[in-house]
Amino acid sequence: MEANANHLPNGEAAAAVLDSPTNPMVTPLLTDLYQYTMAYAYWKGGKHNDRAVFDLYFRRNPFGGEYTIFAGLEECIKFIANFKMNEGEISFIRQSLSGSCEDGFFDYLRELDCSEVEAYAIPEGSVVFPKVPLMRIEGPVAVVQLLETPLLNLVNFASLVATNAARHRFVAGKSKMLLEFGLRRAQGPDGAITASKYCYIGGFDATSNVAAGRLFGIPLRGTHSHAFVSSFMSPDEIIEKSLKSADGSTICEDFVSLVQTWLNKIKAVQWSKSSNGDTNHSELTAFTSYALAFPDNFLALVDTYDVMRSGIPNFCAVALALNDLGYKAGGIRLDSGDLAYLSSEARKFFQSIEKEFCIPGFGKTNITASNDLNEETLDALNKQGHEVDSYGIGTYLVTCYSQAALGCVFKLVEINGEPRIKLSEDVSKVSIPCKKRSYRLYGKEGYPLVDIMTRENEPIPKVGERILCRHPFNESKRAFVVPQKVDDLLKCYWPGTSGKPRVELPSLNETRERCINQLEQMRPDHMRRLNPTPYKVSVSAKLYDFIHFLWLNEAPVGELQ
Ligand SMILES: Nc1ncnc2c1ncn2[C@@H]1O[C@H](COP(=O)(O)OP(=O)(O)OP(=O)(O)O)[C@@H](O)[C@H]1O
Ligand SMILES: O=P(O)(O)OC[C@H]1O[C@H](OP(=O)(O)OP(=O)(O)O)[C@H](O)[C@@H]1O
Ligand SMILES: O=C(O)c1cccnc1
Ligand SMILES: [Mg+2]
Repeated sequence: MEANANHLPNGEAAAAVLDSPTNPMVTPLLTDLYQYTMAYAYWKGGKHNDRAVFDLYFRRNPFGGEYTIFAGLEECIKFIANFKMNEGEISFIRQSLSGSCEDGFFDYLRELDCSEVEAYAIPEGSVVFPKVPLMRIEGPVAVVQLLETPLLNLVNFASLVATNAARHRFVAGKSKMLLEFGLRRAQGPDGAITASKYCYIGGFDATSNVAAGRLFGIPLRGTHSHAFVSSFMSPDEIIEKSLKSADGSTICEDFVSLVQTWLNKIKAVQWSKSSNGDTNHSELTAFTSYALAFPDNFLALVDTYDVMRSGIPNFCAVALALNDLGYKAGGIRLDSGDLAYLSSEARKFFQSIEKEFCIPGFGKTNITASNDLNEETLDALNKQGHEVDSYGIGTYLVTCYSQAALGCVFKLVEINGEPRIKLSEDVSKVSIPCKKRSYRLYGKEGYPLVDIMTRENEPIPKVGERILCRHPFNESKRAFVVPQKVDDLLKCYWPGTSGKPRVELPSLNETRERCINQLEQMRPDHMRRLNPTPYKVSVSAKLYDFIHFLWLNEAPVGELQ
């Protein structure tokens, strides 16, 4: 049982206490037409209330890795909780289906909700593996079938982008600040909002997306753009030049002159070897203006004209003037060029300023880097050595550039208590039948060793007791495990009328912490980027035998002629 799992008494419909999904487009119509045609055929044949069990799972980890982060559950449960068709939606379905469909079906849709549905899931933010059900949905076959497409839609991209974020975090390292900057490049508004939410779960620290900040309480961060710098032409543009000191005790009447004085001092001691000593004046004006607007969080994008000959000395002049008034500058952003080289040069410059003018801490001024960053560029920067403290990452992160989709599927595993299997020429596509339970078994060193699926009524694996774990399809692959800890993976998030207690949905920050903690618990060889070791996913001996019995039973025997 989860340490902080908060169980709610069931009985009263939980719909009342759960908000709708974030995106108002997530309605019962956000499904494929064939779900409604099947629902009609089930209804027409009197089969719509047959009790079905479906598993939602994926077959391969994304991005060439050996792990995935499960995300999207909260939205799925909110969707289930609020599933109800209105008259407009019913009449649209009536128009969209064949004219021969009987009226009774639309009366049935009018009454339809998920009160008879039960939803079990691995907690959101967990590290998960192929074939193990992320969700198990039970209920009347017609309604559960209608849920297939929206649930897959809500889980697939959420899990993919959360995994992408976790992978970027892994390469960047724990100590770096990771900012999600993808809104402008994301696949439409939902792609952007979804990416902001799940990148945060996957380990990013903040987003530039204001709407996501408001919707989810994700910390907002940002710097400024090149347009801000190039919009300034001359120092005369600054009319209001006065600035109050941080403690409010004094007023500097001409902050612009104070900046210029510092620039002259910097010029005198710092450089002249590779330039004539002149920095760009309009850039200096832009920085000064920004500092007058945000003296306690002065940030400067330093690559509009020339990073080392202009941006950095201009930034330092403004930062030192602010320092005179008791303010600490926020830092710089580099958005082009060789980020390893430029960050190292910038750091040296800051350190020399610290030494020269005795400004403690100035050498540690924050350096943010952006510009088409991805796992590979972060890795390259690490190998070269760099001085970047924060990364702003957009396009590659939120579009999941290196893999477009996760490929979760939703497969029937039991109907009216009868296990079902889906066969395929491709063994990796054969479904694992039966209503199942899944457990994560931990070894002596505290790492997860293997996930095991059992039939619903099998005894729960016990700590210290040897259990045989079998590869679901490969007879020769098996191992005994003596678990030191056992996690029962599927929790009840929507009990329907079963009377089971319901696990409350955690806050976004709790889900993020779960994700970060679980990633830290993994054995390092599963996590490495190059040739990671696959994590073992297995079935019990009983389930193994049953899969193969059912397989033989369902597969027709060919005849050679
Ligand atoms: N030290 C580095 N090692 C590896 N890749 C780097 C390094 N520094 C920057 N990069 C990456 O190299 C690419 C450079 O981008 P690009 O060739 O478009 O030039 P740019 O610096 O953006 O120039 P501009 O924006 O002025 O046209 C970016 O994807 C950036 O993340
Ligand atoms: O590079 P990404 O990872 O997508 O991160 C977001 C980018 O968005 C901004 O660029 P902008 O819209 O100004 O365009 P540009 O950098 O391509 O000129 C910013 O300066 C980053 O470079
Ligand atoms: O705040 C920033 O620096 C930012 C935000 C979005 C995209 N690029 C940069
Ligand atoms: Mg850019």
